[in-house]
Amino acid sequence: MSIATVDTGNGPRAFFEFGLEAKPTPFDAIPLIDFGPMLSDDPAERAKVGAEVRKACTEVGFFYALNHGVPKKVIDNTFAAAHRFFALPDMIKQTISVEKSDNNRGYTALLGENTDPTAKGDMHEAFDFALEMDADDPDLAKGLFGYAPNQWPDPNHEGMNDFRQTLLTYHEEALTFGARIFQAFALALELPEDYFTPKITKPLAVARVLHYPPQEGKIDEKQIGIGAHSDYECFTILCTDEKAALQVLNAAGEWIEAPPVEGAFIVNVGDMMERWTNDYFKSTIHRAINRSGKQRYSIPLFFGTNPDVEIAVLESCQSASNPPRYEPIQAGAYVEQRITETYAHRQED
Ligand SMILES: O=C(O)CCC(=O)C(=O)O
Ligand SMILES: [Fe+2]
Repeated sequence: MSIATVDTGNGPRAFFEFGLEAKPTPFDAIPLIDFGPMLSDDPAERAKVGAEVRKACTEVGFFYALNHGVPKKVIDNTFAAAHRFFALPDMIKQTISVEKSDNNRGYTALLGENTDPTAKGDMHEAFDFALEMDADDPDLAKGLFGYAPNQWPDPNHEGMNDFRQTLLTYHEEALTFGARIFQAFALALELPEDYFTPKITKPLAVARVLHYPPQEGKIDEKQIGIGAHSDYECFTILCTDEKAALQVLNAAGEWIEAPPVEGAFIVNVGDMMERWTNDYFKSTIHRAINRSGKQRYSIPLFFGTNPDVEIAVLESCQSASNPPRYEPIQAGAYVEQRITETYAHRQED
């Protein structure tokens, strides 16, 4: 056993290096939160969700979310579209490579990304997209990181005619749930319930469909599905298929399994929210290894604020004895800095 560290945007974090094994932990290690009551007219019902979210975000940094409101049909369609996209020949996928995008939109090939900078590349391929913006959208001209055109596969390729619409429908539905998470965060942080609403009118919201080929036999620990990392934005809404692969680093420095739960999304706090809350909310390190023997697909959506929002430690998270630990920074600039650390092609320019 040795002690290793992973760098997050807010500093290094240590863990015990035991190889790729993780503890099969009882489910309650990652709490399950029912978001149904967020739709209640009764403020007390909503406050209960806020309290559960506070406990989960301050103690674990991860929770399962039930009754998120995204229809199963929308999710199924999105996975089906992802299967078709990744089945296209590499040459076709490469025509929309992320390397052609200043904002990381489009296709990333296997090993094209290295989420853990001490590793040798991630065993996944990905397609990234975010809010669809028309070419004449005035916000595009502002040049803010996060506002960019998407790159879509040619609809004439086999199975691609409804790809764009299917993914955008998922995005819209998941964003609606994301706004509800921000509302629960406001309750959890004793802020006015609509505190975040004006800050997320046109948010950073990259979604990606991921394909992890199975890894069998002796696995190189430095080349797994996605290397140990924390996410960059305020929170991530992760929808996975039924194959287990995700592992989460607990406060004791041990990896624990986070298997899929039927009907639930997995939500985790990102570095920007950790920073905003002066480390009150925890952005927890995680990684994924697909040892299911089958192809695995997942869909994370990284939800931030509008790119021009200033992330300065929230009033409710500081005091004379707990002064701000971080300088204010614009949300878009923060994410840009983190993404550049992850993609080799971005470092060359
Ligand atoms: O696919 C997964 O289970 C995790 C994905 C993830 O952590 C990420 O994309 O940041
Ligand atoms: Fe992640």
